[in-house]
Amino acid sequence: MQFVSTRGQAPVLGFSDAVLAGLASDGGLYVPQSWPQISPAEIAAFAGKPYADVAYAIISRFTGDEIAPAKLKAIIDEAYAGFRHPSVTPLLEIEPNHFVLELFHGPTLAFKDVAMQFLSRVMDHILAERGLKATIVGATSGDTGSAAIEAFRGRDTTDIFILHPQGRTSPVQRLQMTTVLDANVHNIALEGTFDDCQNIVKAMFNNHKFRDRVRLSGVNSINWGRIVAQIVYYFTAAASLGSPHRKVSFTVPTGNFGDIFAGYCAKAMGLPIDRLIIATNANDILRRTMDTGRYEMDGVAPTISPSMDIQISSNFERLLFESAGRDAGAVIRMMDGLKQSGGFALPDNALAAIRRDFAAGTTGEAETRATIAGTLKASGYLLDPHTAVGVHVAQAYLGATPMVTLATAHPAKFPAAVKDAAGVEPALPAWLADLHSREERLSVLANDQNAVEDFIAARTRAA
Ligand SMILES: Cc1ncc(COP(=O)(O)O)c(C=O)c1O
Ligand SMILES: N[C@@H](CCOP(=O)(O)O)C(=O)O
Repeated sequence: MQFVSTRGQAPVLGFSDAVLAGLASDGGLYVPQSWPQISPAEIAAFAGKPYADVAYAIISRFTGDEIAPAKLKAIIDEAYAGFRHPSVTPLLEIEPNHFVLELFHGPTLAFKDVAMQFLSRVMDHILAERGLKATIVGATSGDTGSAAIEAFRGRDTTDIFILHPQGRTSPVQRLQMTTVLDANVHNIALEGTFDDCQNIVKAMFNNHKFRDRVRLSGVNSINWGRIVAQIVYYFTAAASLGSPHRKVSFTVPTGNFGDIFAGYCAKAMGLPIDRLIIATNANDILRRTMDTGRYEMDGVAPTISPSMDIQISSNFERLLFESAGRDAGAVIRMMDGLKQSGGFALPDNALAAIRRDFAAGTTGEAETRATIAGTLKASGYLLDPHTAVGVHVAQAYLGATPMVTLATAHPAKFPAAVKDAAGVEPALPAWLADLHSREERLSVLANDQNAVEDFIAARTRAA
């Protein structure tokens, strides 16, 4: 299996090189050259299978012969052995024909663990085989950072540098990152927004001299190694609800578009998904794009679902590439428009294709609170604010087709917002119970690429 860049000017790479590259050298994102197909019989057989077995069936389609089957199997088994639910990502009905897919049973209580537990092990394997060390960078609005730090802590092959927007994560999210004191972990609190963090990460990738000097690699969903692991739970959920004989729809609380793009990949691989519904919070650039056909930045406001406070939605570029008929030139023009004037118009063919597969809705702050309170009252189920954004949007689309809303975080990551909404303060699990009394370590840096590069260059072991 080979991977091509959405901007068409970077080398075509195999799985291992695409994973180590993170972002393509032309600034684009890697996607598979073609979509492997999973047959209806195979999808039907996924029902009731252990999660790790389904993960192997999906992920091995992308690794080809680059990772020996027994090694890949061992990596996947180990990645999911630590999840605290036997199904790894259980499905629960919260109202007739509306299910939540709980993706938060990993070590840091968010869906990012599902991919990060795999990615850290696969990267470690590739680097160790090549006798290399790498510098991992990531931008986080809270959850990617904690999941990545947990997954990469203590590894000899990597140093990890995570940029979070100072003061814009929940306290639990921050502490999950800053109280990890392993020597290879470095937390940077950036004086800026998540988009500023992500811009600096991408700019460092585009500074080829720096990129090569520190052997830069990424853990955001710009890295194909993240997306591939997120495709799996669409298959397990749909199979357990009767796919391929029954279509299923998914609603996904969306920010950087990685999670919902994984659903698009599952559909491209043969999973009969009816609709993919983009759920946004008040930072609703994606919903507006679906309505108007123009992607137009207009600032980010802090919300009670902070992990989705994003306006430059990285993986939307992958969808633009697919929906514009894999026209890399069209993607370059759109991305230039975004850089130069903060917006761009989607070509008609791309917009029509996107509207065929996707719908979108927005949940405002008051509606998010009301959904947390209302769901608790009606079904006894406590939602986190991000999942609540999804549940509220999904409710407008309920019908005969089963609807699955992705539950992307545990409510205990956002105790203040949940208590304010529903009067209940969710407790952290035992292994995080003393989180608030642990020692913190972080460095505050200006929103300045040079300052971040100097910080990294002085600390990485990969240079
Ligand atoms: C809890 C939570 N929900 C939803 C999202 C949005 O996911 P994505 O960025 O893949 O669209 C994020 C982070 O991105 C998150 O941390
Ligand atoms: N919400 C995310 C933002 C980064 O998303 P990613 O999926 O591209 O890593 C976070 O929690 O940091």
